[in-house]
Amino acid sequence: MVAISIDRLTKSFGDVVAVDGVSIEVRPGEVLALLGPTGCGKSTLLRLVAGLDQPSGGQVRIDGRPVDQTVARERRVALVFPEQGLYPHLTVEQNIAFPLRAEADPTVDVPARVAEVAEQLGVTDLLRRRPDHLSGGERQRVAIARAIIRRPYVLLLDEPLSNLEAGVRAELRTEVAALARRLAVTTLYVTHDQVEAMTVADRVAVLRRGVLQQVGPPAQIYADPDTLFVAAFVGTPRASLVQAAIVVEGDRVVVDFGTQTLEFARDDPRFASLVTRHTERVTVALRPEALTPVAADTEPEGRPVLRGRVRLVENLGHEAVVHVATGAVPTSVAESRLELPDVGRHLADLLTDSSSSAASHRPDGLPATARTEYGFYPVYDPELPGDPPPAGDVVIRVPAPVLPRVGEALTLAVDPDRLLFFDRAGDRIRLG
Ligand SMILES: Nc1ncnc2c1ncn2[C@@H]1O[C@H](COP(=O)(O)OP(=O)(O)OP(=O)(O)O)[C@@H](O)[C@H]1O
Repeated sequence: MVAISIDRLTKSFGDVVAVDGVSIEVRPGEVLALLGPTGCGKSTLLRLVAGLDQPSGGQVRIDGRPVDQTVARERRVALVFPEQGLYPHLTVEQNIAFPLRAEADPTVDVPARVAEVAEQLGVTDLLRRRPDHLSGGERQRVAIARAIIRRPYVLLLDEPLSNLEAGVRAELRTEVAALARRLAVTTLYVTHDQVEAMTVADRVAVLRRGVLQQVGPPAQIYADPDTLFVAAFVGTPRASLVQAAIVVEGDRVVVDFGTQTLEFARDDPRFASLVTRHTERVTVALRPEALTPVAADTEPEGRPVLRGRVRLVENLGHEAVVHVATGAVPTSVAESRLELPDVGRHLADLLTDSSSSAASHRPDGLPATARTEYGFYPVYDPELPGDPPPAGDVVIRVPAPVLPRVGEALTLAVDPDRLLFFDRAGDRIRLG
């Protein structure tokens, strides 16, 4: 069963392709988050489903029926924006009732329905107030109540919590998710906030420049990203992205970071997909849980190590986020650059620089990226705009109370099964 079928949907505005051949199927009652940076086409996609815009190509089907010829009002969808146009001169009760009154269906008991949705949204005590006497969170509850009063088949939420202060947002996002499930209403939830997407949704669809990158349950999007963009965009703290070359030598596969290497047995079936990539340039995404501090002189069984020095300790109370300079060179996407819609360069160029002489471009002040015996000079391209990336930091989490100090040497055991490799186009190289 499919509630919303989005089939090769495209929308162009002049030269801008806001939505580029996106196909997604949303199941009945499912909450699907559309996640991506600003300008990636989330709102446009939502507007196409709502019928507020016409697609340049492709089709939307709601409950099995194509809706190309169906105007927004008749699509049984309700749309909630962050800037809620609640009518200031009407009470909460009148605002919530408004869509029903406008419909004037004599079979509907309007007061009973208002009481029901007010109860569901926890705004029963506010019914006599006017919108300017409500907090931002209360206004948003009223807006959602108004949206669901017509019992829509599909609920479309466009950054519904973006104007709210962090505490209220956290509270409301769990409520909204619980409500959508209780009502069993199929919901598309647009957000640029990955934490919001991961906590609210049954599945998350990640968009980049109008192109769908991946759709899957939050845990899968996090642990098994299809693209470097997804790996970089999802996760707090973000994954550390570092350049490496793959070298196959004798009975070993070497992941060469320039100053350090990780080595694996060539005949280990997990690394078969690396064996075929001798001399290839890759990006390795290291999530904090792939790295565990160990005593300096240990060689943990089956786990190679990276060594580094603590550069920064962000103490969060229960744990610290620790930045460790390893001398590796970050993939030259500051992640923020990946998020911009109009970088104007192919992702592959942003990820690694292919010219072997480019090491001479290395500006002063960046880590010495000593040549290893495998001859890999990681490259930082100073021509790219933006701040230089932090010097080869990898980020780990350390539980309180014993925290490392800035300048301290750390040895990090690497969990091979949690390493994420990406080719020059930003596509995942899956290990066996
Ligand atoms: N009516 C329009 N005319 C021209 N270009 C548009 C129009 N609407 C959107 N765009 C462009 O389409 C692209 C996608 O915009 P969209 O609003 O869908 O992105 P978004 O992911 O929702 O971003 P945000 O989170 O900032 O709202 C952007 O480059 C935007 O400038």
